[in-house]
Amino acid sequence: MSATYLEKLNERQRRAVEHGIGGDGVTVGGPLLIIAGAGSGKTNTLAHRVAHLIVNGADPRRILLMTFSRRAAAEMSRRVERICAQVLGAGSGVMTDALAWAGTFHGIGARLLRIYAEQIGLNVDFTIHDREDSADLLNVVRHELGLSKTESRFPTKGTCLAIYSRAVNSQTPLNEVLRSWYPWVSGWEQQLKELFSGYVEAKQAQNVLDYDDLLLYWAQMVGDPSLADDIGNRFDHVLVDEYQDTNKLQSSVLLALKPGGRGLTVVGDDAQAIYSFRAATVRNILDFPDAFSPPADVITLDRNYRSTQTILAAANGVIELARERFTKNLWTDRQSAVRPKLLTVKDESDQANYIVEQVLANRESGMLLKQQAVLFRTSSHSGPLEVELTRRNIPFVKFGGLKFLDSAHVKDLLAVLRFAQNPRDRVAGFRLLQMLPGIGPQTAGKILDVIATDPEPLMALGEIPAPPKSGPDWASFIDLMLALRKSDSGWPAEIALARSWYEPHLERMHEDAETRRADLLQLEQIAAGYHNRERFLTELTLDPPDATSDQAGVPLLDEDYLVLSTIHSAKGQEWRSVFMLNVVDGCIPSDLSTGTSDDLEEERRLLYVGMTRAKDSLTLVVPQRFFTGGQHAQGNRHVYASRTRFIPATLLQFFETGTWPVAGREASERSAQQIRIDVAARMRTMWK
Ligand SMILES: Nc1ncnc2c1ncn2[C@@H]1O[C@H](COP(=O)(O)OP(=O)(O)OP(=O)(O)O)[C@@H](O)[C@H]1O
Repeated sequence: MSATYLEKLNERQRRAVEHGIGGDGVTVGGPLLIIAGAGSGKTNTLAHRVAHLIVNGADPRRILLMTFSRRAAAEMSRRVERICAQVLGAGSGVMTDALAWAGTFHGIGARLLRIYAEQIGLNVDFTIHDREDSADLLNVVRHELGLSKTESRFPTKGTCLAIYSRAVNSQTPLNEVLRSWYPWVSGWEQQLKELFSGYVEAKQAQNVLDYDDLLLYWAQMVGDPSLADDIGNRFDHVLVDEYQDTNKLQSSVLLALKPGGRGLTVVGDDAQAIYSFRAATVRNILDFPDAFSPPADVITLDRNYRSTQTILAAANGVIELARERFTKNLWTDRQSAVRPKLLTVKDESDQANYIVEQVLANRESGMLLKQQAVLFRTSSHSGPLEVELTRRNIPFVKFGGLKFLDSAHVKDLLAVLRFAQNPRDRVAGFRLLQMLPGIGPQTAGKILDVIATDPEPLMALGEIPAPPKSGPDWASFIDLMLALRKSDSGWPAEIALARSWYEPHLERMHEDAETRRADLLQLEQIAAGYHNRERFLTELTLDPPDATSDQAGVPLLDEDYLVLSTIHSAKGQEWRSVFMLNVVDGCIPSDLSTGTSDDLEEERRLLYVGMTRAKDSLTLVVPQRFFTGGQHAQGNRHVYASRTRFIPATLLQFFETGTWPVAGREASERSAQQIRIDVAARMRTMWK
């Protein structure tokens, strides 16, 4: 007999929820792998499992729940709370609040590293570099080693960081990484080694960790059996979501925490693995059962509750052509007579017009904008659509484009706080000092050198005479730093303090200071949700919010808006109606993927992930030609495209195909002629 709150689950979901939990309360069961196809209720099942553990007496403080994003962790906690409230009533809040170990792998890693800092010889005040900071620091080291002046071109800082990151996350020797992924760089192996070892030393001297370090240090830490035991014993239950997108370091951490697999549950879908560019490996999920003896139990969820049968048939068709996979075909009882659309349009501008027209028509018939989404492979693909939406006054929010934290002013304000937190962080210090008038890179570098060796760097900073030309700004800067060091005003008052110091500089440096100020206020609001400065900086660096106010901005929550999202950022979400842009070769698969068969398989899965986000209606749009990137606004370089290779003719039966606008013969002839004799374009290029 199952508890009533489990009655809504299907038989397999319920088995997954109850695994290891007997009638007489909670026991710690053996390892469990839940293979959960798209829309099969993975989030629902995992939330029920956590709630069921708690209801049956598991200690929520001893449950570790790791998700792919912070948003997913928050969503999961909310669901657990709701279920527990149903069962336990008013008293459940105390229990679910105690579910303190829910977060991303990187976030949890950062917390554990602070707890165990002393034991592994790490300074507890470390700050975390995001990708851009890491690339900047790599660049400094690259200069210092003279590698930027080499005769033939040394790889850029971005490439260097990507190589470093891949080697670390996949636990693969450098020469192999170069051979398989960056063959054109293999001549630089020795220099890259030097660079990476300089980079590691610089990070240590400055007391900073980068993203990869959070996993790497954690893996090293649990490489010590007694520490591994100690950390593993903090948790009775470890649950991991989206296991298909974890990398080798993550799986090694997990296996070290729970070597026998007791209390370990992982959930994932190999057909949705889309993060190999971050060194995630689908092998983690494929190999999970046999990592234990006896092997882990496997429960497969293949009933889809999201999409109509016709949408599912098309998605199944696409993924059936994949090479290797665990997941069976999904099934549903949601019948529908309408097949997904595969629609050909002339170009990107028609694509935008079509989507606007459809989105508005859907809204007319009662579907909110929020229930509709437009998905694309790459952030830049939505450009023409964004223009059209703005022109027609249709509110939208874009996910997966420019991150909030990438904008200069937000980085500036964070640099103030980061430097106060860890004055050895040269990237933050360098940025901050140069905000002061009269201080350039050289002076900034010298100041940082002077304070670097002092045990109290901020006190040492206060003793430095004001640099010439910095005027009264220097004194107020020092006041701010000393105030932040003392932390008297508490959190989040400190960020307000930093902002009021920064505002005059913002106005001096930027013409559009007012718009930027709105972002800073938003940042301050976000800051109020964190206990202290350190948690705020850590969490924000690890999982930054999207969008800034000079982009689309996140409208007020009660406003209705259309969602624009990269497929990667659409992971785990669902909408009633989904449109996909540029379903053509070159976009998906992206012409940036290296063309190896692994890469192509991943692009195929991306299309599948996008298609399976749709509940009731799905439209794939195929523009016949589109403009290529990297040219000025009036440029006319374009390419002719063909439908993605992932939908070969054999799959057309699953779609309703058509063109838009439904043009008369005359009109289409005229437009064909326009394409052939593009006089205007010739005129424009005459003077180049
Ligand atoms: N037992 C069930 N009965 C009815 N509806 C369900 C059941 N389980 C899940 N659902 C519904 O199915 C949809 C998909 O669930 P969920 O978001 O948990 O899927 P998912 O497996 O995480 O999907 P994906 O991996 O594709 O992101 C949701 O709308 C959810 O409410």
